Amino acid sequence: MEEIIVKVERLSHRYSIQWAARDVSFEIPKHGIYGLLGANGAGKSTVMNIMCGVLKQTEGDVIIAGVNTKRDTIAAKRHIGFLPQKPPLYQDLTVEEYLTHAADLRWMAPREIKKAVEEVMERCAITHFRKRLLKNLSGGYQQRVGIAQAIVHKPDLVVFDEPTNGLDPNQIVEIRRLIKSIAEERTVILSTHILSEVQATCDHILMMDHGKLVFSGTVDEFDNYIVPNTIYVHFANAPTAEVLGQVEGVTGVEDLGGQQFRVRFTDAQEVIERLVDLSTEQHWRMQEIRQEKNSLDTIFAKLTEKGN
Ligand SMILES: Nc1ncnc2c1ncn2[C@@H]1O[C@H](COP(=O)(O)OP(=O)(O)OP(=O)(O)O)[C@@H](O)[C@H]1O
Repeated sequence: MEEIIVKVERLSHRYSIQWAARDVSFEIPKHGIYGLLGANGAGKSTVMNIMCGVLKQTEGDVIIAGVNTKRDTIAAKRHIGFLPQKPPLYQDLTVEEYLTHAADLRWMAPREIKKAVEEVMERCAITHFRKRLLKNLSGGYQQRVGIAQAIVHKPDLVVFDEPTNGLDPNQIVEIRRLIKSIAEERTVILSTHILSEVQATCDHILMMDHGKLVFSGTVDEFDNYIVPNTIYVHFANAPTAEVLGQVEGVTGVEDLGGQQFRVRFTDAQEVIERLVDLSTEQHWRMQEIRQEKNSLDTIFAKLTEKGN
């Protein structure tokens, strides 16, 4: 059986009168990158802060590596590394001083700290900046230091809240690469409101909307959540939309102009085969045919409707 690293059970949280998370339950097995996706204000940070023991939930339980965070916060925290949305960087410390301090805060044995700091600087490609004050690092390198402090104590689970927020495109690519390499050894959860971030980085998606979990599954399942129901076809010698509409199994035709059409169907494979055969027989000179996939944006919009 797959080992479970995080179990969230009926988690709810209320800030004064407003519920920011409502009855959220999910399990995360060891290994892989999980994306917690949702619009701003969906409740992602609230769930992450509770998971990482920096916020106490109103109701429900979080179990990290078998330890209930309510019963033994410190034991649970030993398994977790956390990069909050605003990394807690002490600007007047050097990279090395800061990471040593972070390792100490994470209850590492003093004799292990030096080696762990060396390893993590190497891992995050910041060794050459070890003597530099944090305030003199670029945003991308500050984020690397933020990531380094989250993994210095070698936790089983690393939680990144919006890790690429505010970075330029090159820095984003580098940080994503670093996160993926970290996920080869430990479970990573990252939150984002950017669909393409999840697509580029994660294997699994948890999607929140208005404090509720509205989807949990693989990226492929997410992508195929709404069954694709259109075919795109392009001819060099196209028939009319009316003629295409007569083809058996076709339930609707949209003329896209330039001899291109979007075709609705009952059975995709049958209709594609019929259109290919007819194109040859009738000399329609098919240039391209493909089943259209829903864009992640469409799925996002649909799921959000469903969650309301
Ligand atoms: N400390 C707080 N006090 C009161 N309300 C809060 C507090 N923190 C968050 N909220 C509210 O709870 C809801 C969920 O916020 P949360 O920060 O968890 O969402 P999020 O999905 O992480 O969004 P973002 O990406 O903008 O951080 C929002 O409506 C937010 O305004």
